[in-house]
Amino acid sequence: MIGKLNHVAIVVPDLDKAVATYRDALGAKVSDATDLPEHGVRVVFVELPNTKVELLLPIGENSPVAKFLEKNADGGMHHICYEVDDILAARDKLVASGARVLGNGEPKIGAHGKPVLFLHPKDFCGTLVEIEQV
Ligand SMILES: CC[C@H](C(=O)O)C(=O)SCCNC(=O)CCNC(=O)[C@H](O)C(C)(C)COP(=O)(O)OP(=O)(O)OC[C@H]1O[C@@H](n2cnc3c(N)ncnc32)[C@H](O)[C@@H]1OP(=O)(O)O
Ligand SMILES: [Co+2]
Repeated sequence: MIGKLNHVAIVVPDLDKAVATYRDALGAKVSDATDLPEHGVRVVFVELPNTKVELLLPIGENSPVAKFLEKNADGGMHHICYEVDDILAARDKLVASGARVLGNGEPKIGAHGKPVLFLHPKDFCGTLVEIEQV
Protein backbone atom coordinates (compact mmCIF):
# COMPACT_ATOMS: atom_id res chain seq x y z
CA MET A 1 0.00 0.00 0.00
CA ILE A 2 2.44 2.76 1.04
CA GLY A 3 5.14 3.76 -1.42
CA LYS A 4 7.83 6.42 -1.31
CA LEU A 5 8.50 8.66 1.68
CA ASN A 6 7.08 11.98 0.47
CA HIS A 7 8.15 14.12 3.43
CA VAL A 8 9.02 14.31 7.09
CA ALA A 9 7.37 17.26 8.83
CA ILE A 10 8.91 19.37 11.58
CA VAL A 11 6.86 21.93 13.51
CA VAL A 12 8.92 25.01 14.35
CA PRO A 13 8.34 28.05 16.60
CA ASP A 14 10.21 30.41 14.25
CA LEU A 15 9.95 29.63 10.53
CA ASP A 16 12.48 32.25 9.38
CA LYS A 17 15.04 30.84 11.80
CA ALA A 18 14.35 27.28 10.69
CA VAL A 19 14.69 28.29 7.02
CA ALA A 20 18.04 29.95 7.78
CA THR A 21 19.21 26.82 9.59
CA TYR A 22 18.39 24.54 6.67
CA ARG A 23 19.51 26.98 3.96
CA ASP A 24 22.67 28.38 5.60
CA ALA A 25 23.85 25.90 8.22
CA LEU A 26 22.83 22.80 6.25
CA GLY A 27 23.17 24.23 2.74
CA ALA A 28 19.82 22.90 1.57
CA LYS A 29 17.48 24.24 -1.13
CA VAL A 30 14.44 25.74 0.59
CA SER A 31 11.14 26.80 -1.01
CA ASP A 32 9.26 30.03 -0.31
CA ALA A 33 6.63 29.89 2.42
CA THR A 34 3.01 29.09 1.58
CA ASP A 35 0.03 29.69 3.87
CA LEU A 36 -2.48 26.85 4.07
CA PRO A 37 -5.21 28.41 6.20
CA GLU A 38 -7.49 25.41 5.68
CA HIS A 39 -4.82 23.34 7.43
CA GLY A 40 -3.83 26.02 9.96
CA VAL A 41 -0.18 26.09 8.87
CA ARG A 42 2.44 28.08 6.99
CA VAL A 43 4.67 25.58 5.18
CA VAL A 44 8.14 25.56 3.63
CA PHE A 45 9.68 22.58 1.85
CA VAL A 46 13.36 21.64 2.10
CA GLU A 47 14.11 19.86 -1.18
CA LEU A 48 16.41 16.85 -0.75
CA PRO A 49 17.71 14.41 -3.38
CA ASN A 50 15.44 11.61 -2.17
CA THR A 51 12.59 13.27 -0.23
CA LYS A 52 11.52 16.50 1.43
CA VAL A 53 11.41 18.06 4.87
CA GLU A 54 8.26 20.06 5.55
CA LEU A 55 8.75 22.92 8.02
CA LEU A 56 5.45 23.92 9.62
CA LEU A 57 4.42 27.02 11.57
CA PRO A 58 0.96 27.16 13.14
CA ILE A 59 -1.29 29.96 11.79
CA GLY A 60 -4.81 31.00 12.70
CA GLU A 61 -6.94 30.23 15.72
CA ASN A 62 -7.32 26.47 15.66
CA SER A 63 -4.13 25.19 14.12
CA PRO A 64 -3.82 21.42 14.68
CA VAL A 65 -0.09 21.90 15.31
CA ALA A 66 -0.42 24.66 17.96
CA LYS A 67 -0.88 22.18 20.80
CA PHE A 68 2.12 20.17 19.60
CA LEU A 69 4.23 23.35 19.79
CA GLU A 70 2.93 24.08 23.29
CA LYS A 71 4.18 20.66 24.33
CA ASN A 72 7.43 20.97 22.36
CA ALA A 73 8.53 24.61 22.66
CA ASP A 74 11.65 24.14 20.52
CA GLY A 75 9.63 22.36 17.84
CA GLY A 76 10.04 18.77 16.75
CA MET A 77 9.20 16.05 14.32
CA HIS A 78 5.46 16.11 13.79
CA HIS A 79 4.49 13.60 11.10
CA ILE A 80 5.69 11.42 8.28
CA CYS A 81 4.04 11.33 4.86
CA TYR A 82 3.92 8.26 2.65
CA GLU A 83 2.74 8.19 -0.96
CA VAL A 84 -0.16 5.95 -2.06
CA ASP A 85 -1.58 5.27 -5.53
CA ASP A 86 -5.22 5.33 -4.48
CA ILE A 87 -6.03 7.22 -1.28
CA LEU A 88 -9.67 6.06 -1.06
CA ALA A 89 -8.70 2.41 -1.45
CA ALA A 90 -5.93 2.90 1.13
CA ARG A 91 -8.36 4.61 3.51
CA ASP A 92 -10.96 1.88 3.19
CA LYS A 93 -8.36 -0.84 3.78
CA LEU A 94 -6.98 0.99 6.81
CA VAL A 95 -10.44 1.58 8.30
CA ALA A 96 -11.31 -2.08 7.69
CA SER A 97 -8.16 -3.00 9.64
CA GLY A 98 -9.34 -0.87 12.57
CA ALA A 99 -7.08 2.13 12.04
CA ARG A 100 -8.46 5.59 12.87
CA VAL A 101 -8.53 8.09 9.99
CA LEU A 102 -8.57 11.65 11.36
CA GLY A 103 -11.07 14.36 10.44
CA ASN A 104 -14.24 13.31 8.66
CA GLY A 105 -12.42 10.62 6.70
CA GLU A 106 -12.63 12.53 3.43
CA PRO A 107 -9.31 13.50 1.80
CA LYS A 108 -8.38 17.20 1.77
CA ILE A 109 -6.04 18.85 -0.71
CA GLY A 110 -2.57 19.20 0.80
CA ALA A 111 0.45 21.42 0.16
CA HIS A 112 1.26 19.68 -3.13
CA GLY A 113 -2.28 20.05 -4.47
CA LYS A 114 -2.87 16.33 -3.95
CA PRO A 115 -5.41 14.54 -1.72
CA VAL A 116 -4.14 13.75 1.79
CA LEU A 117 -5.42 11.99 4.89
CA PHE A 118 -4.00 11.65 8.41
CA LEU A 119 -3.94 8.49 10.55
CA HIS A 120 -4.02 8.53 14.34
CA PRO A 121 -0.57 8.35 15.94
CA LYS A 122 -1.78 5.86 18.50
CA ASP A 123 -2.35 3.31 15.73
CA PHE A 124 1.04 3.80 14.04
CA CYS A 125 3.88 3.43 16.53
CA GLY A 126 3.14 6.76 18.21
CA THR A 127 3.70 8.57 14.94
CA LEU A 128 1.23 10.78 13.11
CA VAL A 129 1.05 9.40 9.56
CA GLU A 130 -0.06 11.33 6.51
CA ILE A 131 -0.83 9.57 3.25
CA GLU A 132 -0.76 11.51 -0.03
CA GLN A 133 -2.10 10.28 -3.35
CA VAL A 134 0.44 10.89 -6.10
C1 LIG B 1 -2.03 18.93 4.67
C2 LIG B 1 -1.11 20.09 4.57
C3 LIG B 1 0.32 19.71 4.92
C4 LIG B 1 0.83 18.72 3.88
O1 LIG B 1 1.76 17.95 4.15
O2 LIG B 1 0.31 18.80 2.75
C5 LIG B 1 0.39 19.14 6.31
O3 LIG B 1 0.97 18.12 6.61
S1 LIG B 1 -0.48 20.04 7.49
C6 LIG B 1 -0.16 19.21 9.04
C7 LIG B 1 -1.09 19.72 10.10
N1 LIG B 1 -2.33 18.95 10.11
C8 LIG B 1 -2.50 17.92 10.94
O4 LIG B 1 -1.63 17.57 11.73
C9 LIG B 1 -3.82 17.21 10.87
C10 LIG B 1 -3.82 15.91 11.67
N2 LIG B 1 -3.56 16.16 13.09
C11 LIG B 1 -4.58 16.05 14.01
O5 LIG B 1 -5.70 15.75 13.71
C12 LIG B 1 -4.19 16.33 15.45
O6 LIG B 1 -2.96 17.03 15.50
C13 LIG B 1 -4.02 15.02 16.31
C14 LIG B 1 -5.36 14.27 16.36
C15 LIG B 1 -2.93 14.14 15.77
C16 LIG B 1 -3.65 15.43 17.72
O7 LIG B 1 -4.63 16.34 18.13
P1 LIG B 1 -4.43 17.11 19.52
O8 LIG B 1 -3.01 17.60 19.60
O9 LIG B 1 -5.50 18.12 19.68
O10 LIG B 1 -4.75 15.97 20.53
P2 LIG B 1 -3.95 15.53 21.77
O11 LIG B 1 -2.91 16.53 22.16
O12 LIG B 1 -4.95 15.10 22.77
O13 LIG B 1 -3.20 14.24 21.21
C17 LIG B 1 -3.80 12.97 21.31
C18 LIG B 1 -2.66 12.02 21.56
O14 LIG B 1 -1.85 12.00 20.37
C19 LIG B 1 -0.54 12.45 20.69
N3 LIG B 1 -0.10 13.27 19.57
C20 LIG B 1 -0.58 14.46 19.19
N4 LIG B 1 0.08 14.91 18.10
C21 LIG B 1 1.02 13.98 17.83
C22 LIG B 1 2.04 13.85 16.84
N5 LIG B 1 2.22 14.82 15.91
N6 LIG B 1 2.82 12.75 16.84
C23 LIG B 1 2.63 11.78 17.77
N7 LIG B 1 1.70 11.81 18.76
C24 LIG B 1 0.90 12.92 18.76
C25 LIG B 1 -0.65 13.25 21.97
O15 LIG B 1 0.58 13.21 22.66
C26 LIG B 1 -1.75 12.50 22.68
O16 LIG B 1 -1.20 11.34 23.24
P3 LIG B 1 -1.41 11.09 24.83
O17 LIG B 1 -0.62 9.84 25.12
O18 LIG B 1 -2.90 10.95 24.99
O19 LIG B 1 -0.86 12.33 25.50
CO1 LIG C 1 2.54 16.97 5.72
